Amino acid sequence: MEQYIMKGGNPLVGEVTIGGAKNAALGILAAAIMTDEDVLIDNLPDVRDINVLLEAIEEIGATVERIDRHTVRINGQTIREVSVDDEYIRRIRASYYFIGAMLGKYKSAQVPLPGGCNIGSRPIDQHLKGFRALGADVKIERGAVIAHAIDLVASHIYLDVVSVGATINIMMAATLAEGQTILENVAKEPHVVDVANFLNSMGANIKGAGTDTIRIKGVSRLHGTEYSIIPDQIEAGTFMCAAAITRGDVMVKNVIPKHLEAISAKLLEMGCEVVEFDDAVRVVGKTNQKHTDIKTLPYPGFPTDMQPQMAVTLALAGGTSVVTESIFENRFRYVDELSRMGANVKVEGNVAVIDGVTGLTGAFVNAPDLRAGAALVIAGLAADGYTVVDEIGYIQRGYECFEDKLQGLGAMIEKVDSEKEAQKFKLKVG
Ligand SMILES: CC(=O)N[C@H]1[C@@H](OP(=O)(O)OP(=O)(O)OC[C@H]2O[C@@H](n3ccc(=O)[nH]c3=O)[C@H](O)[C@@H]2O)O[C@H](CO)[C@@H](O)[C@@H]1O
Ligand SMILES: C=C(OP(=O)(O)O)C(=O)O
Repeated sequence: MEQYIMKGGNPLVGEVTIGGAKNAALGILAAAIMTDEDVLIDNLPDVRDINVLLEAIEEIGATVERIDRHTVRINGQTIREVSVDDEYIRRIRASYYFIGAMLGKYKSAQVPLPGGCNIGSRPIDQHLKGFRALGADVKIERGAVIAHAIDLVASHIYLDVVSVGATINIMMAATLAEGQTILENVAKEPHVVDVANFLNSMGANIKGAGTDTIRIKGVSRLHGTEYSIIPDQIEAGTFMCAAAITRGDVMVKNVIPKHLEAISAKLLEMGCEVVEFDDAVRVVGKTNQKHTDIKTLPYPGFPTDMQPQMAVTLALAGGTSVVTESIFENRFRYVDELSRMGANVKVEGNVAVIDGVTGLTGAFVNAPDLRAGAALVIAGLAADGYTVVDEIGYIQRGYECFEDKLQGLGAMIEKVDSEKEAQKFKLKVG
């Protein structure tokens, strides 16, 4: 079983280049099957969830040609099945995008109920409500969503909760519906806008992505395109927090600073130096960082996917910080692990109260999910002594070459898969 072992205490210094956004790429890959023409997608992150989705696309009969590590050409003309299912696809969240994509193109889809990180109950009722409003017959049988329509017809849909997945999914199906769909109370995340831009580059007619209301005029077909995915807001934010918690100085390159404003604002409140450039953000940590409060909210609010990384950063800031998780009910599972490292955090319901400590100590901890795992790694890099983070498969779902990028900033971290390799690491770093 692979683990990360690290020796903390080194401030991270240098430059790191951020890859393409996982959560945009997942929607874009699924949408790529909606045309029979070639689609070339660039700036794809080479992470597990993306590779699972690509394999599923191949499984249903589409051609998937890897041009290089970050570029793929997809052609959906040869698709022979409107049903996806295997043990891997069941574990990821973005499998749900096949419903919108297949329903739009083939008016039929059979997809297992999605997995994803265990961070709460994660229903998909809003997705299903949207598909039904577009005229589809949708049922859940034997753990799968089965959707059929004779024709998809435009509708006026109001989402009861702001949902990234439902917004993207309904938008995809409505792209090939007859008439103008109006989607209200939608998510405004950068990845929602990126998927809309991608669909528009294929000939869709989507307006308003990035605002509360999206208008989609249905078109009869989509054509091929070439598209480059936006940088990953959450990978960038994770490195920004890594710079802050280790009191380092990191230039986080290939980012869209606007997407990072909520994170930058919190680091500034803590007393860090944050300098924005056209496509980079420099974060300089300070010894006397101070507490601040965080409440996760849909974009442009503070992203829930950054909550654990910011919370561990606050664990080493002076004073008491209050972190309120308002999107998912089970996103504090890293707190017990962090406590093993000497953090002082109390969780009550959806609120964590963090009393900053002056130092953390290395420990053996388990990554409970993707972002919590990344958060424990950056905590380990700031802790005194050795930390082992187990269950790093979660982290590999969303971070490409995490250990290499951290090593590039001077971190003493290695991926190991045996006690012997861990010992070797300890001998090497002393
Ligand atoms: C693959 C992907 O892009 N995952 C992201 C996506 O997940 P995901 O698409 O699952 O998250 P949503 O935005 O849909 O969820 C937001 C909230 O709405 C609720 N809800 C959602 C749908 C629904 O039909 N009914 C319902 O009640 C959820 O339980 C949650 O409380 O957005 C989340 C919120 O930014 C991120 O944390 C995830 O990283
Ligand atoms: C929660 C996440 O992913 P997923 O929705 O795929 O579980 C995430 O990217 O932080």
